Amino acid sequence: MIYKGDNLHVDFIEPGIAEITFDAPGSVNKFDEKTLTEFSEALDSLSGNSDLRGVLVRSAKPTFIVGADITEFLTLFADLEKTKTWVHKASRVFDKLEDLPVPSVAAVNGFALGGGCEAILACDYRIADETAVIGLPEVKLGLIPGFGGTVRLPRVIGPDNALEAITTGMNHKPEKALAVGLVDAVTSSDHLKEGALSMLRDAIAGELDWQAKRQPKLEALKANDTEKLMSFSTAKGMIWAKAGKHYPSPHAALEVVERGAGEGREAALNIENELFVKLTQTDAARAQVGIFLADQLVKGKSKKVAKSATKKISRAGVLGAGIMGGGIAYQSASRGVPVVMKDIRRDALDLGLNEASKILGKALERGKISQKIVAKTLTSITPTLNNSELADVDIIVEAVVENPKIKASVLAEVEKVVAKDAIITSNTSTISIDKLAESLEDPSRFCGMHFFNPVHKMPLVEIIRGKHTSDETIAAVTAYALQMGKTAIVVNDCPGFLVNRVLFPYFAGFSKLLDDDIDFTGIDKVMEKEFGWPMGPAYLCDVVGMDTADHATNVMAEGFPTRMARDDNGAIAKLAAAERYGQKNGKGFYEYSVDKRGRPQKVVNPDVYDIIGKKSASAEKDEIIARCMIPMVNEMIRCVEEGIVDSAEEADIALIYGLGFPPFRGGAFRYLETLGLEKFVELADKYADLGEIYQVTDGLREKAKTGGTYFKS
Ligand SMILES: NC(=O)c1ccc[n+]([C@@H]2O[C@H](COP(=O)([O-])OP(=O)(O)OC[C@H]3O[C@@H](n4cnc5c(N)ncnc54)[C@H](O)[C@@H]3O)[C@@H](O)[C@H]2O)c1
Repeated sequence: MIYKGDNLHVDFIEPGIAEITFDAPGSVNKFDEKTLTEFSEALDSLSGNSDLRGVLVRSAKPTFIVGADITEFLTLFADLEKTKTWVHKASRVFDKLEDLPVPSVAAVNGFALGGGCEAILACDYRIADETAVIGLPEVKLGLIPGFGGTVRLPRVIGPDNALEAITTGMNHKPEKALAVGLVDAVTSSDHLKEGALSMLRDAIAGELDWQAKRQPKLEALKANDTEKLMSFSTAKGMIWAKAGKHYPSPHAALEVVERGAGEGREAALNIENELFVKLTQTDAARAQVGIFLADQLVKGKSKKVAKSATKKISRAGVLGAGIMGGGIAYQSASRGVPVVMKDIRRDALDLGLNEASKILGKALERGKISQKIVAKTLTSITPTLNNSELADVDIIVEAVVENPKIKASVLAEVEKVVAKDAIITSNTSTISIDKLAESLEDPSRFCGMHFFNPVHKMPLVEIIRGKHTSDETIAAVTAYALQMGKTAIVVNDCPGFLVNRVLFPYFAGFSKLLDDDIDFTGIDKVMEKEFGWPMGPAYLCDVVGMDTADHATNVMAEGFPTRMARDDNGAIAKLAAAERYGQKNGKGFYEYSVDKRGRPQKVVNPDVYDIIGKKSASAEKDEIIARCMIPMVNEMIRCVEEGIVDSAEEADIALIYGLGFPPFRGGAFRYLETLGLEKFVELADKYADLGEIYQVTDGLREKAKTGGTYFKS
């Protein structure tokens, strides 16, 4: 034994060959502060050893090293000086590995991400097994690699491949890693250690020129000026097209690689350190790290709930083969839970199946699935017009039209058909779960299971607990949502639940801007380009459907009569009355068609102004943002204060996964904290006369005064 720490150890495994083994307690290895310290001490213990001829780096776990410990980030980044010292010191530990006077080989299994990837880049050779997943995903956290990744990767795989990898955060599976030169060989898991040792012995014997392999990593990037110019200008174009102006990290990644290209390792590392630290102080990094941590919290919580389920869902029944029913049936079948899909119309069943075929066809075309999977998924969906075929399902997901009376009778009917212990859920978007539960004899087995459109793409499922819903029902439905590959968030019942409850005040804020004669195209432009929503409120109304939005407005008005009263003269009501339903019938705020090449077109036809009135006023972008967003944030605060959702973290994830809230803003609560609670209250007070949706709660006022936060972690 040469070195023994809690998270890694170093041993001579044969004469002259030392093995650094990462083996932290727990399920994975990561570069937390302690591991970095031990790594540094382990390398120090090797550097003066005169018996040393070669070093093997590997993991004793099913996965190599998953990266830095992100749970340490937000506290660390709050202290600028500490962050500077940390990143400078940590990055130099990797130099110690690279500077060993003997050859080094990394044996890579499972994830080698972030710091894990940077550790293998500091070795002279890399060999991977077929489970390896290698990459530098830091941009997804609003950061760049901080342990030399931006310096070593371009020198190992060339600037084009490196820039693509670093600015997108993509993962490399073994074949891709081998093709770009990120690893030198790929082998089976059984032979990984032996393969790495054999490579190391060859290097020690001089059959592999490890010094020549190492040298380029210590010097300026080997590429002529024209090559560099081409690489950097292509990357610049791609970054602007993909990331735009709201995400600083891909731009910083390019800057680091470009500025460091003419430098040796030390100077290039200093540039990386400088930009890494700069990014740690951005709102985007705080938001994106916050999302990562909140996502972990949500996933951990739902896994725990799902584990407690005693009822296993092996077969499901979906009622309604429309947009949602068809999507839910596809998703369930594609994740291995066969489905009986029931409708009252044969043509609806055909449409539902067609939708599933289309999604599968696209995946087949892209080479993501085989013909066998296509056939298996389609045969797992049994269309039917008869309730009797639902007799042996474990769960029902009701997705018929959003009409409380129809839903009540459909639910009562199906309860008579299914087994006594079968679970019954509704995909209603707004109708109270407690109200629907009144139609059932056993409301304890009933809850909401709210999917988002399109089901196969949107990651969120809101699970709505009614006052009679049992814990077992929640556990089994959570397990089913996870089986379907979704992120599940459990909320308590109220009109609109969580996501739609906060969406409608946002639409109301938008309507009030229209009432003030502000043009909807200008509002959409600001909310998309400046705030960062994937679609502005007018466009979103068209996608949701004006009839659906109008109908939901009634439900919300009934639930919250003073705050969300219906406005019959509002643009949404007028467009719905004029049967301009949005994308579903080609006309809403905008008009929809396809161009000559079959690409979707969205245009403004001045006809719309005959219905909603000519809008000729304009407003500053800050005012548009404030008037749309304050009602959403205020409603979200009410949801947390009333216990509709357990935490601000879950609320933020629900908005990001359910509505596409801009990730660089991190969710409604992160946005509130970034603005500052005091500043938000001040801003909301300015608009308080516009109505209750602008008026802040006493809880927020108090927190703003005392410097409190809504986040628990
Ligand atoms: N469309 C969305 O974006 C969206 C998103 C989330 C939730 N939802 C909710 O999902 C539900 C369905 O919405 P949709 O958009 O899929 O509607 P849809 O109109 O596309 O489909 C409804 C289907 O239900 C069928 N149906 C009607 N009565 C039935 C009965 N008695 N038994 C079986 N089938 C019956 C209809 O024939 C139709 O095929 C609604 O509650 C809606 O609020 C919709």
